[in-house]
Amino acid sequence: MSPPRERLRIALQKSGRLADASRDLLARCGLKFRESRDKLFCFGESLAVDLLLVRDDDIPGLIAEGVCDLGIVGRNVLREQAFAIADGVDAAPYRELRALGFGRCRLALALPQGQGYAGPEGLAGLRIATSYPNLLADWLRRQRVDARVVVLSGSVEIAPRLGSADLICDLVASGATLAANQLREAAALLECEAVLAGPRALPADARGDLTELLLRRLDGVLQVRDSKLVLLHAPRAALAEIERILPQGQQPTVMPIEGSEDKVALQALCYGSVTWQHLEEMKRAGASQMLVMPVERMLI
Ligand SMILES: Nc1ncnc2c1ncn2[C@@H]1O[C@H](COP(=O)(O)OP(=O)(O)OP(=O)(O)O)[C@@H](O)[C@H]1O
Ligand SMILES: O=P(O)(O)OC[C@H]1O[C@H](OP(=O)(O)OP(=O)(O)O)[C@H](O)[C@@H]1O
Ligand SMILES: [Mg+2]
Repeated sequence: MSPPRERLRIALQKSGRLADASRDLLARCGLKFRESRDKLFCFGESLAVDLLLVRDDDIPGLIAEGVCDLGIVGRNVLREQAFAIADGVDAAPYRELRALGFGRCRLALALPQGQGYAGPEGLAGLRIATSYPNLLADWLRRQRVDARVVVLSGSVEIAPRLGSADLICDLVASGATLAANQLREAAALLECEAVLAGPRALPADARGDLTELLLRRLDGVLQVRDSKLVLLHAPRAALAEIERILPQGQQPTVMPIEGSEDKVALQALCYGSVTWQHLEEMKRAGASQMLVMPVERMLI
């Protein structure tokens, strides 16, 4: 175990698919860092929260060892490593604290195009190439299927063509890599995205308080990330129709406009996008001075 610390330490991917979005998310939570010259350790200037920039594969272990308190990593990596560190995800010394909504992909079985898939039972005796041997073995165990797991650290999609495996189990997002290798998806084993991982129990010291503060800010950012704030003026009589047109969201706030008997101002937080079509429909219903604004954070 690492020596006691007062400052919270978060492990992030140094470079790769999650790196920029992870930094961006922490910036939105108000965290500012002084970049060190080697850029592997970043000192937190706004709060007592520092960053460690590492390979994503190392993040679960760093949390398990207590070297870092939190980490942002793909669910696939977090769960795969849980089998190396402990006896699977339920026994791991860490847990998923929040799903972060970026780095979405899935761990899936794929087989050569033209080959049929008759369900898990049909996999018995076949060779499956993967970089996720623990997750695959766990899935096969739960399906009660005896297949051979061939471990590859990358370029898994090439294995069937080389004859070293019959099918593969790898990450799929758009499906372009599968298509380029004449493979087709057969079954999804795990839906993945970046997650904030942390210890099962928060430390009973300043780091625990900082984690709670960060989680509250994170919730405030995640909750409204895809939301829009709509402001408009409308005749009171048109309000019901306008509220029907507005995309789903929170109950709008209606305010009087000084000097106007009939017209009111409406403020509405809408989840998801507010399109031109929405605006045009509301205009036809009587709305004017419509503004659609991005929402940065929310504290209720
Ligand atoms: N095609 C994809 N689209 C979206 N997300 C993906 C895709 N492929 C992987 N991911 C997610 O992003 C995570 C990081 O992917 P990346 O390719 O950067 O990892 P890596 O090459 O292992 O990086 P590192 O150098 O840190 O070890 C994956 O573990 C997965 O959760
Ligand atoms: O379904 P797609 O959108 O094609 O994405 C899937 C591919 O993305 C990842 O590889 P990456 O591009 O990161 O290459 P790497 O595994 O060699 O690092 C993953 O390992 C797949 O090969
Ligand atoms: Mg990696």
